[in-house]
Amino acid sequence: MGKQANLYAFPGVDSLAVALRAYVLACQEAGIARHGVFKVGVSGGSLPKTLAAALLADGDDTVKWDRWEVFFADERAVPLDHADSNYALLKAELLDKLPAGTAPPLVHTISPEYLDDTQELADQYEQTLVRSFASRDSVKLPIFDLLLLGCGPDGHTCSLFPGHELLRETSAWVAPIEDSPKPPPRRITLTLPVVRHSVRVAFVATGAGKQGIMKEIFEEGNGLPCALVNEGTGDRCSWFVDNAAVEGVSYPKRPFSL
Ligand SMILES: O=C(O)[C@H](O)[C@@H](O)[C@H](O)[C@H](O)COP(=O)(O)O
Repeated sequence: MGKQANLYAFPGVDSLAVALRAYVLACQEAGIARHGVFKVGVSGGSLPKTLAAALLADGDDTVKWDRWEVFFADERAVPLDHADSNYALLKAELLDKLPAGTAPPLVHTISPEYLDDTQELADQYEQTLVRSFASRDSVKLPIFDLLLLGCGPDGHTCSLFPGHELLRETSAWVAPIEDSPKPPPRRITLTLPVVRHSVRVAFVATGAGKQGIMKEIFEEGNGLPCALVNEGTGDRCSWFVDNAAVEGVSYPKRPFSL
């Protein structure tokens, strides 16, 4: 791999959010130019809140919400109004806060009628992707315009956990997991090949609590899910972090530019 993941470090979440906005809007414009819409996948955790800080701010540039198709990079097998639902989190943090009168994005949630069977839940979500990204016969893997991901303290991303057999999945686009070490245990997740196939991948990781794992991801890799994404995407991958998260991490930090 010639080119490496971009690591952008900011003094705090406010300056991080300004850069993240510029980055997401550039991806939006590229997606719209490519196929008329912006296909973006988002995680749970702290990401929706940071995303809201970035996208709900005033700016001269425009978020074209009605051109967005939003997918979940991972989702918990719970009802859509459950406290653990990533959809409920995104709704509370971002979707419900769009300015009045905004034409909303198209949001692809899981189908709650399949909650009892995580394999079926994953298969149905994969069909949602198939319908949006054209038929599976003609498309080997869906190509997201952007995946916005978090990084867990153990190096997991989406619901792809270190050492888990799911990391070896090669054919499914969406897979179930019944034994997530981070609660709740039952979830679905995009698989590693899909994550690595995205046009761009952006990680957001903040706080001193991430320092140890950032060091391991960027200095050693160790087969951690976040490192596997870095290795598979090269400079299509960008990390938006605060200084606290990367203090002492030996890896070149770049000044942010588009
Ligand atoms: O559903 C989930 O649990 C998330 O999608 C998960 O992958 C998250 O992004 C990371 O755990 C980072 O979480 P923080 O941003 O809260 O550290």
